[in-house]
Amino acid sequence: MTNSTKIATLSLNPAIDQTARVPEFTAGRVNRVEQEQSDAGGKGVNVASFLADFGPRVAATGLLGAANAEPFVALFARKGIEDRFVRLPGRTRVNVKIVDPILDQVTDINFPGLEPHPDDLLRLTETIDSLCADTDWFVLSGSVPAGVHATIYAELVTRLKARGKQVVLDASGAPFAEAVGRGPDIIKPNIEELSELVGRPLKGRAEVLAAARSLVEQGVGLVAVSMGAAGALFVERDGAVFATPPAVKVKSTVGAGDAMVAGLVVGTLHGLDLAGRARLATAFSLGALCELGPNLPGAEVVESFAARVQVSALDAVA
Ligand SMILES: Nc1ncnc2c1ncn2[C@@H]1O[C@H](COP(=O)(O)OP(=O)(O)O)[C@@H](O)[C@H]1O
Ligand SMILES: O=P(O)(O)OC[C@H]1O[C@](O)(COP(=O)(O)O)[C@@H](O)[C@@H]1O
Repeated sequence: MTNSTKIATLSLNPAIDQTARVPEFTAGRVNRVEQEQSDAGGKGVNVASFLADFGPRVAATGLLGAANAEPFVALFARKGIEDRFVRLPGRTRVNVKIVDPILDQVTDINFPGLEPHPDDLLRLTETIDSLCADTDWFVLSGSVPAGVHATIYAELVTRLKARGKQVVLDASGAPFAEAVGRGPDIIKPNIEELSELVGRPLKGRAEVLAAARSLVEQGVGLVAVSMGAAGALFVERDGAVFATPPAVKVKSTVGAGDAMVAGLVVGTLHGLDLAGRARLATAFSLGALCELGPNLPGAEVVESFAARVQVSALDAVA
């Protein structure tokens, strides 16, 4: 990685994540919150925040409500992230994350978000074009708000690849399906998102591997399929590995996938082989699981997690 490498993350639909710790959370009854925390988040913001903890120059862009931008501005200032968000009138959505430490599960309530005006999207395109002057990588992450066409990621991947940029895509549904054939360098669906993309439930590693390989054949550089506590599968043209995480004490699973995306970018910048990238990406996820909010523990802790990740060549385990 050179010191001048710059990465921009794009969040069309950022969120303030309101985390509530509720032991034995139960739908349909009164639940009491034991502890709460509020963090600037959303997939692209999280990726920017994890990357900034690990060194490269980072810019964050996208669409942000002007009326409640303070937590984002504070995060960017604290982590040295260049703030290139286009401001919209109104408030960024607040997503609710209910963490149940007894049943060991997280319930996500994600709101639709602010609908941009076509002029806002024009300003965003101008910002992305101007970022192209000094940015090597673009990470496009998260849901697409109402009022934005489902082809937006497809158009952006094509535009950025035509300019020689590295492009990472972490999306779902129609916007993901539209863009996947445009040659992104890295994609990171979770198993549900991949099942939706291929239009059938995927059972077992062999089926996941076959689905991921078909995307590599369509021109995706690296497909990482995350499967929660079971681990993740990483496939590129020349190989496939499965990375199994050690059992850890989880504070919250929110942002684990975003950390994996950040780890894949850092691993690629460091020139790691596929097993090394799988190991580092999983270690980033483990780091995120042990913190609330989009933060990683120190490099030594991430490295100690990396040493405990089991990586196996996939032909041996499929
Ligand atoms: N409970 C857990 N214990 C250990 N590792 C986990 C756990 N949950 C997630 N991970 C790690 O984080 C990665 C990303 O998590 P996942 O939930 O699959 O992503 P997403 O948030 O995108 O759905 C997993 O592939 C795994 O390596
Ligand atoms: O854009 P979406 O798909 O609604 O997701 C937004 C949510 O995703 C998160 O970025 C977490 O993502 P992951 O748990 O998949 O890493 C939250 O911060 C945010 O509330």
